[in-house]
Amino acid sequence: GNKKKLPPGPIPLPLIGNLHNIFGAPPHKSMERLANKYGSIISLKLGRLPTIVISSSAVAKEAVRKHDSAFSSKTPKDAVEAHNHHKFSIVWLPVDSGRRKSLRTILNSCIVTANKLDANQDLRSTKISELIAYCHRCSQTGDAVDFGIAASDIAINVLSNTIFSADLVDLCEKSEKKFKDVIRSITFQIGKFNMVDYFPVLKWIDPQGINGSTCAGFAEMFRIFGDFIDERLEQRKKNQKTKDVLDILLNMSEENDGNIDMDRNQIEHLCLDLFIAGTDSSSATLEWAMLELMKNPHAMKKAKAELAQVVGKKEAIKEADLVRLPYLHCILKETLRIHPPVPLLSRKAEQEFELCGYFVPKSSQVIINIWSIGRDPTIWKDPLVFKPERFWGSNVMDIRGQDDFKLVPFGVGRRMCPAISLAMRTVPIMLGSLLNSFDWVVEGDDYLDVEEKSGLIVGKLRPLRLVPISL
Ligand code: HEM
Repeated sequence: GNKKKLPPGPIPLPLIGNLHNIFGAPPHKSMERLANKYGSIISLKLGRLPTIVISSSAVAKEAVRKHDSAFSSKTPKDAVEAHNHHKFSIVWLPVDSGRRKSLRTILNSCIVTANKLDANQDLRSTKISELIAYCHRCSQTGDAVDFGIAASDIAINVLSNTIFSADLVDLCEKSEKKFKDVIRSITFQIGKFNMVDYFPVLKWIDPQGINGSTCAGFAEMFRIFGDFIDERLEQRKKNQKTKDVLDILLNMSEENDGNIDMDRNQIEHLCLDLFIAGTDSSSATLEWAMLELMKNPHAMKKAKAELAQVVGKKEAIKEADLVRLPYLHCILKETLRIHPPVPLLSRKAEQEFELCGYFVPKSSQVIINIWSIGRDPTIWKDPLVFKPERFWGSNVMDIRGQDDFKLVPFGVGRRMCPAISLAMRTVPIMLGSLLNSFDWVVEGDDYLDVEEKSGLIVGKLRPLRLVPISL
């Protein structure tokens, strides 16, 4: 056959290529529509950027099994080149970079191991109790809990306690903006459609202007992290030890026996990545799960019954309880199947390769549409129905894609989310705690819609507002 045959796809227009084919709807939906027409591997031209879109678990499996290293790098976005972030970032460094490999090893072996997470779980459980206390106050006044705000605030504080043993969400020392607003604007800048990523010539015309807005946000975050580092170094001189991630990283920088310089700069860039990757993804999942439970009262009832039986009504849930809450776990899987907060995995082919008989050119963007894999009717019966039971009993399906890449909300291959174990503790604990202490009702004549917000992380467009009723 013809080795250089590109996958099928709509005909590109001059200059804009196929950008017009993906505008008008969220990109994961547009791409699913195109896949329905052209197949589970298609080619597009987005501005100047040749793009291959994979939309089935079978093609994704072949790509990862045979060519993972060939397409596990990323095309840096202009926004993340601010402060040279792409040169220190686990998310953006190329897959063969030694620095990236060390950062992955550090996360896997020192930060998200069961031991470390057990050791610092108290830092998180205090935050959960505060969330519950807040909901009790709302229950007394009859006010709704706004999940758009509450979920993201708690996600930030849970993570900032895991990393710094401190609440960062409302921090605004020496600045007008709160920490949460800074993260929000950075995430927005990185996630939004940016012409320069598709027409690199623009960068040449205006080299300064484009990533200016992320620059300011990054600087603000680095200043905050830097202050924590200074303060911690002082405490360490007095021999005060903590159990958080910052201490682990500072130990590394003192021992200096790794093959990476865990210096101040590297710590700051790593923390930035953890906050960008770890807050909205967790809060969006919590909000989607709550929404689906409100729409599916039988699942809500079953989840509450399981909690009442295993931990006892109104009792606080400990992370160790999670293994005994299989239905809660099924709810998380089902939520991540229908509403993956990261619907598109976007990679870059470092070399050309052949996939399912088609040619994938060097430097093209390779996208795996995990949103459409989760809704693929050839894999899932009634794909649009929320049915946690599909994962019950012998049907347990691995959330890391081990089952033929059918369920891949945390990504695939070498760039798979390194914090699955942390996310799969914090999100179910938050959700379970909210269910175990309250009944929830929709506020007023509000309704439960599934409209999505577009951006780096796909959460609910209109915040879910629910009134808690203390049990
Ligand atoms: C429910 C919550 C979460 C979901 C659904 C999720 C999903 C993902 C996905 C799909 C990727 C792969 C992106 C790609 O291949 O292009 C990823 C990467 C990543 N995630 Fe998560 N994530 C979650 C929570 C977290 C948390 C809590 C953290 C950190 C504290 C985190 C840190 C990261 C990092 C650092 C990467 C980049 C890995 C690399 O490029 O090697 N994530 N995540």
